Amino acid sequence: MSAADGSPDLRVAVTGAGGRMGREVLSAAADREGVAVAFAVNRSPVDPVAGVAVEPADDLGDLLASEEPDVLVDFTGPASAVGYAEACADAGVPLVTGTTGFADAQLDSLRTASDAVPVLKASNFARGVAALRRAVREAAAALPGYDVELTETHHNAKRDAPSGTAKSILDDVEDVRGDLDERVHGREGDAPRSPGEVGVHARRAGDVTGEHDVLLAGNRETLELTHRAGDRGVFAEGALDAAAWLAGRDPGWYGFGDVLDADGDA
Ligand SMILES: NC(=O)C1=CN([C@@H]2O[C@H](COP(=O)(O)OP(=O)(O)OC[C@H]3O[C@@H](n4cnc5c(N)ncnc54)[C@H](OP(=O)(O)O)[C@@H]3O)[C@@H](O)[C@H]2O)C=CC1
Ligand SMILES: O=C(O)C1=N[C@H](C(=O)O)C[C@H](O)C1
Repeated sequence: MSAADGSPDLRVAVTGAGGRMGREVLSAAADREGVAVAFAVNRSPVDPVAGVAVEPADDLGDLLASEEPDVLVDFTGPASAVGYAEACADAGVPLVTGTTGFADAQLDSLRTASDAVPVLKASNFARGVAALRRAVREAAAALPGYDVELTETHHNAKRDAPSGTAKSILDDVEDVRGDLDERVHGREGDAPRSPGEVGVHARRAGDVTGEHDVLLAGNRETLELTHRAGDRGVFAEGALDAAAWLAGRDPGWYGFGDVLDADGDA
């Protein structure tokens, strides 16, 4: 719903506007009532996306200051996301980032930005993945001693492996199952399984949007939990939900779970 004077409820800025997710976010924003795009930037020059002119990413600081968007939505790469977070902190603009593949030091930098502005980071903005993570936690707790193996499949242009979502699920499993403390990335040669292992398998093929499968196996039974993203629109919609939730919040570190909890309360 837009304000009575016709002004949008939410003005978003978008980085990585020429990328797969940036394009999807701009398209979802164009389709969503009450949302307007304040500006969009990309590192390399690109033609307008969803009717929005795309500015050079080098101008981000100036654009944040002059356009004063309610929130910046970022799907780019780890180094750029850290730089954009610093720009947001300087300009007082909240940040939603779905970028994955951060090193620990880069995550520290994002957290530093969250001292100044609200920062919401999520490895996956699909609601089905949030449900998968809850189911995996429950299953891992209910099946002590069962072996756990995680397989993720993504398109052949994905850079980071394993996926950010896979790492989040592994964190969940290790949190619930204190006896699982060794991530084994694929196996080769003489590689007998030890009880503390979680096998992690990253497949890259074709144009697969994103699949995550968790296998829990005991001696006489298996349980398999799988999420498949149908298209990137599901991530873009979730990111815009997160942007609407984050705008106007206090500085701090937030996740997609905070947004979904808010939904549950509504
Ligand atoms: N949380 C979630 O739900 C989801 C997260 N992702 C994550 O989002 C990120 C982007 O994915 P995707 O859109 O497929 O990737 P693309 O490669 O299609 O797009 C990346 C975009 O980021 C820009 N970019 C990359 N590196 C830099 C850099 N160092 N400096 C400035 N700009 C940069 C690219 O600019 P240029 O055009 O100049 O190359 C491009 O516009 C990944 O980390 C991915 O894992 C993806 C889907 C869902
Ligand atoms: O790069 C992608 O495409 C995706 N990245 C995210 C991740 O690394 O988990 C989310 C989704 O699976 C798609």
